Amino acid sequence: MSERSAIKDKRRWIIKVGSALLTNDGKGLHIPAITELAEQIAFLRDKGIDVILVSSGSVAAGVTQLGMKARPVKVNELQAAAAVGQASLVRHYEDAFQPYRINIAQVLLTHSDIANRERYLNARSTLIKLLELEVLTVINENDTVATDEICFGDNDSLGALVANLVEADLLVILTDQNGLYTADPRSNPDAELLFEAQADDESLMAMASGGSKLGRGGMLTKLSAAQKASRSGASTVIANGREERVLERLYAGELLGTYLHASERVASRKQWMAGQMKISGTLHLDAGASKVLKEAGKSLLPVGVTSIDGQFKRGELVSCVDPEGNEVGRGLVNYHADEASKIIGKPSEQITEILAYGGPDELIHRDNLVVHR
Ligand SMILES: Nc1ncnc2c1ncn2[C@@H]1O[C@H](COP(=O)(O)OP(=O)(O)O)[C@@H](O)[C@H]1O
Ligand SMILES: N[C@@H](CCC(=O)OP(=O)(O)O)C(=O)O
Repeated sequence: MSERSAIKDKRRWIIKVGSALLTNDGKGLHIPAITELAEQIAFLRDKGIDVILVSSGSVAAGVTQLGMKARPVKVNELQAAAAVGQASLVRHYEDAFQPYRINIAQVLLTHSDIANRERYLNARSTLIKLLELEVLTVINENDTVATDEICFGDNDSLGALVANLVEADLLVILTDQNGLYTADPRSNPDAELLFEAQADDESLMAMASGGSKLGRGGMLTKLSAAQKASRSGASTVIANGREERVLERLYAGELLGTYLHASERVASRKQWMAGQMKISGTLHLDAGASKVLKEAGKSLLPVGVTSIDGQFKRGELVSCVDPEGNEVGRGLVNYHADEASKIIGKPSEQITEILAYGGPDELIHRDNLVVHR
């Protein structure tokens, strides 16, 4: 099927694995699931695919390690279990990836980290650098400081946020069901598996309900994650992580799981980003910088900026105007206004000396810049 064969061309995958898959019926982490995941991710990386893993399982691991009889109800007990379990979760990932000589990074994020523009840029630039360094990043919610996911059992939306953040092409949500059924297959044995749909098809929501005892988001959170991922152009596959070699077979175009297409009408991440935020300042460009931005799609270097207006912070959206005052584009600025005012007109090699720290060469990186054509 053509849509499935197109999966091969998706170069950046976010793979989200849920508690339901990573635990052995509540008896701690299911190590073979982690080992198999490592083998399949190593396969995808060999094919040149960038992979970031969003993994749940910390609470489930911690509950067993602490000898608790069941998943606690009190939020601070859940948080404590997550803190204990996260350490062993990552240790198991390290062990599982060691035979492939793949280094692991642990990144704990919250939704508000990504809503804050400065943290958004910091998180994005760290994750992109980790990809460049060929490290496998394992992300989980930072359950100590945020309780959204832990209470609701929803790391699915974290997967979608990461897909937006690094402009992934595909979000793969691995769970304990074969995909989205017309009704919850646990209580409806006649429910049928849906092979594909549009991510923004609201009628799907009526089919989905909450999930298991260990994770708890169920299909509802997976569908809303697919909608969020679709906003920055990523399609989503919901598939059964217990299916043998599921990732390799998805890569080969096999008809597995539910494929939720990103809507074509949806803006790319850049347009989405530019449309989302208010403008916090203006950078006045010289003629040369205006030209390379428009014609060569380059990043904006400080040397091409003659003056700035506004008290913007790092990560905020600023407007770039040419010497005639016409807007050339908009982008997320890498420096606070105070710092920017010191480095404009200067070659990037001087930034470290002027600011006494080594920031990016660009005032706005081209990945974070939307130019009007
Ligand atoms: N329409 C549906 N199709 C498939 N599964 C569904 C549906 N509605 C609810 N579910 C439930 O969602 C569960 C998976 O969600 P969850 O337990 O949160 O998993 P995870 O920990 O992988 O995020 C399934 O085990 C199933 O009981
Ligand atoms: N962050 C916590 C809770 C997240 C959670 O349960 O999500 P999920 O199982 O993916 O629906 C954990 O790792 O256990």
